[in-house]
Amino acid sequence: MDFKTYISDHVDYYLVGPLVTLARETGVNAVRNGFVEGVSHHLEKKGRVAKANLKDVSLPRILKLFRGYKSQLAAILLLALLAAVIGLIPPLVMREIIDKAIPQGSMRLLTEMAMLMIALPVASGVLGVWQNHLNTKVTQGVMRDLGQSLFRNLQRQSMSFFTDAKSGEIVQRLTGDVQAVQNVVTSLVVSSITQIVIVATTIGILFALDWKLAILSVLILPLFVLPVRKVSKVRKQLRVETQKVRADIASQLSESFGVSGALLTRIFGRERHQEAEYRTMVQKVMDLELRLNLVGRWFGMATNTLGPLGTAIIYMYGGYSVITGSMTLGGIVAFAAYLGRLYMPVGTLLNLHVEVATALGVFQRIFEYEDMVPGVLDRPDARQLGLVRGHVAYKQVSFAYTPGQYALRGVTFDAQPGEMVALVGPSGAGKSTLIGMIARLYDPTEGAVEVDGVDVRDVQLASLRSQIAYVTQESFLFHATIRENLLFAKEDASQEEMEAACRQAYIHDFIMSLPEGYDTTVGERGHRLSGGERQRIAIARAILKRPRILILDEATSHLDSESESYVQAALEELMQGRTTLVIAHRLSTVLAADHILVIEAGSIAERGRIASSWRWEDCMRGCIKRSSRKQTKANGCFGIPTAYAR
Ligand SMILES: Nc1ncnc2c1ncn2[C@@H]1O[C@H](COP(=O)(O)OP(=O)(O)OP(=O)(O)O)[C@@H](O)[C@H]1O
Repeated sequence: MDFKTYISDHVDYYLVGPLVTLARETGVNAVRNGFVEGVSHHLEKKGRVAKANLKDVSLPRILKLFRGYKSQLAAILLLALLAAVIGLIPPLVMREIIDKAIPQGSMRLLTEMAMLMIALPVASGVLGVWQNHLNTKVTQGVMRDLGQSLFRNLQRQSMSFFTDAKSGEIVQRLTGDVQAVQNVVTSLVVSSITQIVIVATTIGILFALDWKLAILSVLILPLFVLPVRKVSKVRKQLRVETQKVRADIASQLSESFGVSGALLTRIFGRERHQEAEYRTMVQKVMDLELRLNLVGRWFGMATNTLGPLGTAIIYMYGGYSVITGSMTLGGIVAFAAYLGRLYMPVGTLLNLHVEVATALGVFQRIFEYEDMVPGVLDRPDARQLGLVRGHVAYKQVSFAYTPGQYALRGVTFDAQPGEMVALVGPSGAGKSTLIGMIARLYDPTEGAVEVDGVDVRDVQLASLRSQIAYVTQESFLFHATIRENLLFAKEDASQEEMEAACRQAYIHDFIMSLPEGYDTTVGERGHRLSGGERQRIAIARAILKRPRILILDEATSHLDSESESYVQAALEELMQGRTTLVIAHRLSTVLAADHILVIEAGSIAERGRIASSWRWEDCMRGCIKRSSRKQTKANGCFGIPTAYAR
């Protein structure tokens, strides 16, 4: 699997696009060793973004990326020094030939100098290869570290970040942006070290040859610097804009060509519209890149013309010195040859400065992700949660996505180990928010959620989540084989364990009927399977995890009755002996629950259980009707809002 595919698989599916269908089929695995079996579509609404603590993108911060590569950098410096010293010799050789070998008619000296002229490039070539290898090693290492650090920080973000992030944007930052700074990183190492060494050694030798001429040749250098600031600023702005449009393109592509997006586009006949949108964006990138390039070229041209100016001045003054006899002909030729070694690297260094400034915008985008503060974190003193019995308690839990706007208010309930709690209530009441808290998708704003009497914020996330499974309405599967999808829950599961889980989920026989069995690839988001098959594989995956606590969001989608009964049977197997919090959409689930919580506007409006003596028809007649609340309460039952009888 290549890097981009890996990132897409691990990041893209967290993201929630604006298309509802796409969003509903989006799944999540927040932490690799974690618990999440997919993401509930309820969480796919506008969320908070973990606040980025955006620091200034300064050169020192970029240079910090090279911290772990000191020995390689020292070796590069040494090689650059050697190469620079070797590079200083040819003009001296020329001077020897012009001033000594030719006038003295010494063939021996001439041959020696000619041999030296051949040997020197060979030596610097060998050093160059070595230096290049080290450069690549450092550059690739820095890019790897940067990518890893971004990936790690993304994995630590709470769900709010992913519900708010734009599809494709994360992928673009991890791949496109990181790629975009690669050249700068390379030139920072290669060019800056090499060019600085060349400039320093050349200035040294110029002063040694003739200090007056040397002063004259460096006087022109400030002229090079003048346009740099302006050019850097313009290029930085253009670069930021380009990367933004690129991110938009990445988003549009991942949405349009995801299975759900492609389906929606076809159903609504929006192909041409999508194409036009894409065309506009790629055209914009093209225009921006052209402008970026043009500004760079003009700057390059300006610096290139300054070199000949310096050389002309030196020939004028130097020529005069030769005429007056204060300098030899070989001396002036050597001096002029050194000028090339001075002006060219200065130009390159300034170009590099412009490149770095241009890339600062991209670094800014990268560092923004690196600096994001995770919403849900392990406390420094968080302890390992041992195997739990599964006692779940919500104590006066309130939660606000945005300050002051409570999605949950004072929720208190208890589920003993092995009990099933069914949540019912109108859309937007807060059911998903509530069930997500047990696995710390969100932490309460007030109150506490406890497992076996321990506040979930006091234990290590991984140890908590490893004991919880979450089966969502729309089950997410990776574009991988069934086996790989199953092993996502338990990396070291044996074939027997896997098959046992699939048998319990009533899916083993189906898998075996496929030509490639467990090695069948399930397609993008599992779309090559039917809805019911996908759900049963997701259930098998949850069974394989052997969770103590189960979070379940019953599917509302209508499977055919046979498929439905399989899924139902699989779920019953999964719930056996596990504490289960279920957002119930089926009356049979409500009937089977140990506790029923009716959630309305973020609070528990009613709670109770259906009396075992009641039959379904009684419920239809009695409990379901809001008007009969009093009567049903008198019977130890309560009214379920009419909406949930459907
Ligand atoms: N990420 C979020 N950012 C801000 N508000 C949110 C976010 N997710 C949900 N909400 C809001 O919080 C409230 C509770 O939402 P929640 O998804 O928990 O309800 P629900 O009962 O599960 O609804 P449904 O049955 O329709 O899925 C709603 O008003 C919703 O708009």
